[in-house]
Amino acid sequence: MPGLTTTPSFPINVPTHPLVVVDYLLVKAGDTSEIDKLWRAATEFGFWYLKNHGVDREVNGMFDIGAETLDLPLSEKMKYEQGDNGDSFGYKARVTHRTYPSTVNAHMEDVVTPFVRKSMEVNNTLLTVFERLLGLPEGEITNRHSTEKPCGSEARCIKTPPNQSTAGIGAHTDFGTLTFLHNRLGGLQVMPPGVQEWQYVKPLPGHAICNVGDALAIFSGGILRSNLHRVMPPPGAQSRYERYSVTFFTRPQNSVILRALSEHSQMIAEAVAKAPREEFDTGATAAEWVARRIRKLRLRNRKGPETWYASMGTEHQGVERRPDAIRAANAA
Ligand SMILES: O=C(O)CCC(=O)C(=O)O
Ligand SMILES: [Fe+2]
Repeated sequence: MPGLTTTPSFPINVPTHPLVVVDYLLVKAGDTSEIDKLWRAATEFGFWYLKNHGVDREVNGMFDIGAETLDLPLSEKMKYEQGDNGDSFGYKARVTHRTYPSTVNAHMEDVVTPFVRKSMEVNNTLLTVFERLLGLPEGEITNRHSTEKPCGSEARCIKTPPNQSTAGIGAHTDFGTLTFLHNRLGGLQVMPPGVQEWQYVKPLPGHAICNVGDALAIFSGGILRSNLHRVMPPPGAQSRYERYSVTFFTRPQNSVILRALSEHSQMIAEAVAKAPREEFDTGATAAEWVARRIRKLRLRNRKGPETWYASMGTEHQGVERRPDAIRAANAA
């Protein structure tokens, strides 16, 4: 099994960014100071640890399935290759259908489906809190993510090989709504506000790492922040091991228009009034917008010299003007 028992622990002499720890059970119970902590984390930085989320068994199972699946022969994995058309599902599926390797199907009922269900529940609980604090009518965000219509939400396992010297995933913001991430080895880095350097986020057992994605930043008129992050080789002796991460991305229904929900919240309308007009109106549905970005991510579609933000879709939120993006470019 990749991770905890056989690999060295995160080195003590490597600087890390101490994310705020939010207790999911307290948030769910309506504890005001915990909700306040979540709100501050989501509006100031966009990243936080989440403990007591109750998905540990399924997360462990997903690490096992991920390792088993990504160890399949390439010829087997290529049957599920995601293609260059902007689809995200599959082994990075020709079309957005859902077929899976036998290693995944074998645990669909006992691991994958419960992992997806529970992850959706956790993220929806957090989204309900954000709706209220953003002054939105109940359901205004969560309804845009209900499973009644096709959406872009996705469970994913990523593997990066040992002994690398370059980034596993370059600097980016997540394009979905909320990300529920599980790490065992270090490698994830964030650039906190006011700091001119990348800092590791240390994986803590039982703690998920959550972050706001661009769709939520857009719905909220920028009140909730999607922050840049990247994946580098794990620090110290951990670098000699394969690194796996397991993630659930909550993303909007495909037909949802991606723009600030100003007409439903005074607070959002005021935030949008202060920003250049185009920043929070993509003029696209979530599916169109995501496909645009994934197409840019695919190497085969990249032309000419790359800048660090090429994969982000430069149309997004005037990214080249974002202070965090400028800092990341300078520190790359
Ligand atoms: O592997 C990780 O820790 C983070 C992965 C990530 O940022 C992503 O898949 O968007
Ligand atoms: Fe990410």
